[in-house]
Amino acid sequence: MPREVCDYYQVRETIGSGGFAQVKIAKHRLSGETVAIKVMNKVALGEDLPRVQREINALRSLRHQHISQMYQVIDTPDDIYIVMEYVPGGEVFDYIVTKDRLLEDEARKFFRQVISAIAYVHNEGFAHRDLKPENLLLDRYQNIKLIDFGLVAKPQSLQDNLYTCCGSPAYAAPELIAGKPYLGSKADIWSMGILLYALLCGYLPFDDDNTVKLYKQILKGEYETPRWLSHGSIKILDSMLQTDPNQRITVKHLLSHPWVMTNYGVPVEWRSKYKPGSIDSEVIDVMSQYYGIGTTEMSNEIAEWKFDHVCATYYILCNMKYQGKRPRLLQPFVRGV
Ligand SMILES: CN(C)C[C@H]1CC[C@H](N2C(=O)NCc3cnc4ccc(-c5cc(Cl)c(O)c(Cl)c5)cc4c32)CC1
Repeated sequence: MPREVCDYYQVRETIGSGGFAQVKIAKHRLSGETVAIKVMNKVALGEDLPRVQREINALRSLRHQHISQMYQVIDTPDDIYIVMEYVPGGEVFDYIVTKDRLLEDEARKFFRQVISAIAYVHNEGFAHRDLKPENLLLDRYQNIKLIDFGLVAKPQSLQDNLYTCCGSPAYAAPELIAGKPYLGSKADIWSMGILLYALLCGYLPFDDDNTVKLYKQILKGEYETPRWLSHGSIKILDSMLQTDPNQRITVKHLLSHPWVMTNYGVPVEWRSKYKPGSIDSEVIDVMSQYYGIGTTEMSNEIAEWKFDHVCATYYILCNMKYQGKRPRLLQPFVRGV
């Protein structure tokens, strides 16, 4: 591990791997807080390097209560490290498996948070394009955190069909399977339909070990609706699992869909709870005392959002507050050492 990483983080074991990346758990030395670090080797990345730049550029502009926050980017000659918010509650995938399937109300609670995250991502000009239960984690309050923007794209632009080389076929929209140019935002809605089906049924609507048979099922778009599905559940699933992307519901219409509103009475709140450019003054106080500079100077430093270690420290202290902890830093900062 290079000094740029070891100076700030005590890196521990690998907790997961996604394609060309490893994700390690680590401890932020200044605060003692746990973080996740995605490690990618530049040689191993090869021509996939632009995808990492797309993920980093997307994560730079995304700050939302249902997205795992990027804290810091460390670019060394051999590797790229993305330091992120650690999400302790495991994958929604595992949660569904332990409960077999979710009752409609619990599925609705999670799905409203997924709609919130995706409406925000689309509004910021991106499409996630790899939505699946494995990429939805639960925090300590059982709230959803979306992760893995490794396939992120600009949804307005028609995508050439790189998708078939990666991503998960069972969640891939028919237009992707057919190799047609497609809009990422519409592909996300299809994946959300697959996801809601998995939450409500405990298994996938289109599934076959034989990829060719799986593709045929997806292109046909016919799936079974088990007897426990309510009429409302069947209707919202149908609105997302439309094989024609132009017939598919948009995320804006999902915000106040009757099924989504049931027992809540209000549309999904999709805007980020973090006002753009807002800076937490309590955290600034802690940091300005620690670094021995004025709060204005500290705020100006943070407002540059450089995703360097100072920025990471700010985000980590904010996350401590979210967890109900008092934001504080451990070791005294000895100038010049
Ligand atoms: C393709 N998927 C299946 C790969 C696995 C990789 C490890 C993940 N993970 C754990 O295994 N245990 C716990 C855990 C805790 N906090 C995490 C925070 C962020 C990320 C994260 C964020 C972004 Cl933005 C990203 O691009 C990637 Cl790859 C990961 C992963 C976390 C995590 C789960 C998904």
